[in-house]
Amino acid sequence: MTATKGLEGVVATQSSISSIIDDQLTYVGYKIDDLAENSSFEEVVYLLWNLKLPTQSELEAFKKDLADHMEVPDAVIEHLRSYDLSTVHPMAALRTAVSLLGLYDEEADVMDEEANRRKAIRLQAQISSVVAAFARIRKGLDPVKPKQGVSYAENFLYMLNGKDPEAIEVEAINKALVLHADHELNASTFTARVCVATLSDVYSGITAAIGALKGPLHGGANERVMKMLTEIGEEENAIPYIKEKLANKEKIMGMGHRVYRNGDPRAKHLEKMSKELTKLTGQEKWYNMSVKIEEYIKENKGLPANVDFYSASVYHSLGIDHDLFTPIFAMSRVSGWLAHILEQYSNNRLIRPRAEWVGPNTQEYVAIENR
Ligand SMILES: CC(=O)SCCNC(=O)CCNC(=O)[C@H](O)C(C)(C)COP(=O)(O)OP(=O)(O)OC[C@H]1O[C@@H](n2cnc3c(N)ncnc32)[C@H](O)[C@@H]1OP(=O)(O)O
Ligand SMILES: O=C([O-])CC(=O)C(=O)O
Repeated sequence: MTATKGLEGVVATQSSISSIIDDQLTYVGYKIDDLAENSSFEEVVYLLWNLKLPTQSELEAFKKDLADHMEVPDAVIEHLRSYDLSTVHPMAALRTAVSLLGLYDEEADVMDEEANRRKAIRLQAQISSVVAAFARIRKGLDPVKPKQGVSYAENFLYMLNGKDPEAIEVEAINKALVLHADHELNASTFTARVCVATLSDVYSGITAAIGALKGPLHGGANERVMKMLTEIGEEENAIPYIKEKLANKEKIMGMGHRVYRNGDPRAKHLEKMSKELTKLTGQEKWYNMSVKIEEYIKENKGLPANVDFYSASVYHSLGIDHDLFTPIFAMSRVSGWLAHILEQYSNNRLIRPRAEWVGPNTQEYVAIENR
């Protein structure tokens, strides 16, 4: 038995949800470019969970179902208030709050498909309310209740800022949510599948997945991209900063990808949005700096920008706190996790690979007094 480090190239499951073939990403066979240009996030969630695009009436019913389930139990909000708000990272708060939501869901351990789909709706609906509520509570503000009759993206911004967002802001968040929704067998999705393949419940699977997404090699990279841009400060410092990082063998956040070799097809949509939004808000330097870094890394390391790279300057120009970038990723990716969880349950087998033994050969036990 020989191990493949990081399971690179290992095909661990069959799936009909999303695919990456020759650097092209599709959701259920639909090109990400078409979905990014034309779809609402709700349409994409419906697609991932039903493996077909909704009709107008199906979409309306689905949107209403989501909107009807956005309110979070008071006990969960009270719990958020009890954290040490000066130090708790919103991803840790979200991971804990999702686990807690399971305690208040009477169907948490009911394992039939219909119950799991109802839980999927509740989780998808409530996760944006939790992110927005935590963001407000830590600023000393009260959470804002969701609105009826608006999109998921608009509702999130409304709950976050307590006022109606501009159309361009809603468009940006909607597109970001569409682009982040699913991505084949990435680390957090794999985590969710491994968890529920033991026939554990949906809340456990999503809690585990949030933990995996939090890391800087995965979803946590978007926050670090903005940290890097902030440290760089001005355009002319970008290349010297990057050269120094590379000389110290440090990784450049938002660059590189395990699967894409010639580029992440999601990055160009975020790049375009970053250009537009930073111009609109008079913050072009973040975009210009990002372009310089991307070009330098491509030329010198042959590495492409990934989805996390330009999402940083997009969210920053919307005035969003940097540590909320990864929770926003989670708000979108929960749709993919839930799709994969439903798929795993529908054709389950315990996921249990093997390890290549590289420890010492069999050893003679020595009594403790003789060691
Ligand atoms: C939504 C997402 O999860 S997208 C990914 C988000 N993560 C990041 O942006 C973090 C930065 N990027 C990385 O760490 C990596 O590119 C990963 C983890 C995304 C994928 O990497 P892997 O396929 O595992 O490649 P690995 O980390 O083994 O690196 C291979 C080589 O490329 C280099 N490399 C890879 N990414 C980077 C980077 N961002 N900056 C500098 N060098 C890099 C490594 O140093 C290594 O070089 P070496 O062979 O000389 O030691
Ligand atoms: O697929 C991966 O390894 C990481 C990624 O881009 C994602 O999860 O969106």
